[in-house]
Amino acid sequence: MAFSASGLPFDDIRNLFDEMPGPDEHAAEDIREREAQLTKPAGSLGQLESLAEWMGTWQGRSRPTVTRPLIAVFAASHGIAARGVSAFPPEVTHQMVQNFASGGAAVNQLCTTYELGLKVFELALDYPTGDIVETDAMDEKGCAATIAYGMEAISGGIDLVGLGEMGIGNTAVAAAIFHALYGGEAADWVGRGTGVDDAGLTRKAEAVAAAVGRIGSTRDPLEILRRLGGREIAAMVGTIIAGRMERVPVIVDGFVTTAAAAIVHAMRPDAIDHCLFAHCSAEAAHGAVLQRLGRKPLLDLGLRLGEGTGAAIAASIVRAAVATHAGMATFGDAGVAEKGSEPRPPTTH
Ligand SMILES: O=C(O)c1ccc[n+]([C@@H]2O[C@H](COP(=O)([O-])O)[C@@H](O)[C@H]2O)c1
Ligand SMILES: Cc1cc2nc[nH]c2cc1C
Repeated sequence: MAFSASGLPFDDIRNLFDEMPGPDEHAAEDIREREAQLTKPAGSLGQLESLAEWMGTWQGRSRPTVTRPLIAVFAASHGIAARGVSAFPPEVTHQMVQNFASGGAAVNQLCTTYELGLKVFELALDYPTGDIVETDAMDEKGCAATIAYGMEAISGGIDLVGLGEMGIGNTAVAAAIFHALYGGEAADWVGRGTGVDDAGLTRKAEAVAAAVGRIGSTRDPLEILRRLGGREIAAMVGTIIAGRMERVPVIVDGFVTTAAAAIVHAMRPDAIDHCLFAHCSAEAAHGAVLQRLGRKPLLDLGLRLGEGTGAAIAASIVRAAVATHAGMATFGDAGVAEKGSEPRPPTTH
């Protein structure tokens, strides 16, 4: 499938939800069958076993692969950052993109360590989205074009994609999305992001409350996305949708990437079944959001960096799961006695 960045109207994006492939139950069955024959006590590889099955189910392969894994990092600028809702100034987004290019960020080290591809997608960094307290982040054409751009991350034969993002102010935007989707109070969804102090946290909750108040009773998830932003979240919505269409499993990183998954989930809950949640971020509300999505994260390492760092670590575990499943000998091949076999009589010379 080729996706044009020239811009799909929202209706075309909605239509994709009717065409999404489902789980490949035959592949899942083959994987469970082989798993039972591998040289280990049944169930002893724990979650590695369920990860191998999940990969095969969504890749549609009895022998899942992780040969071309990619961490896709989306970077965007946010008008709301000018309100002092972050501990860092907005120009850090640009500077960190340069740092990604020169190999100096945390995600670079993880991708090198685990031999993962890394691609950074810049989303009009010089043109921040409007301040969502005052105005919509995007118009429909721009939002749809950004979703289409994110779909491009699924190309070139990659077989696993991890989502990452960079954007000063985007934990406020993600909190606004969760507040709009799930209600409650703004304070339920905001956290300290890059480390705002108490005054910054109060400003952030007020800004999120005002932005969500501005969009009123908007309930359509794509409209919530369009009105609250940001571009990196829209692009990641595109990657999640394209991953599903193209049978490329997706690893969601932390709080901000989960906002993209939450939009897709709100459109159709099972449309994120091909997504793995890498970790529970230390950003305060992430655990509550994961509960809303009914998903248990793989890891809980106290990470709150973004950039796809948690997704990269989770990708290494998925790769371990696929490698054990693919490479291990069966009891029959290796001549290892199975559980409950009669002991062999001692050999006499
Ligand atoms: O996704 C997360 O779990 C996460 C939690 C805290 C911070 N971040 C990163 O920090 C930036 C946003 O923080 P802030 O305080 O500027 O809103 C952005 O670049 C994110 O990648 C990301
Ligand atoms: C330095 C820095 C690195 C980041 N990486 C992702 N978000 C970030 C935010 C800051 C501030």
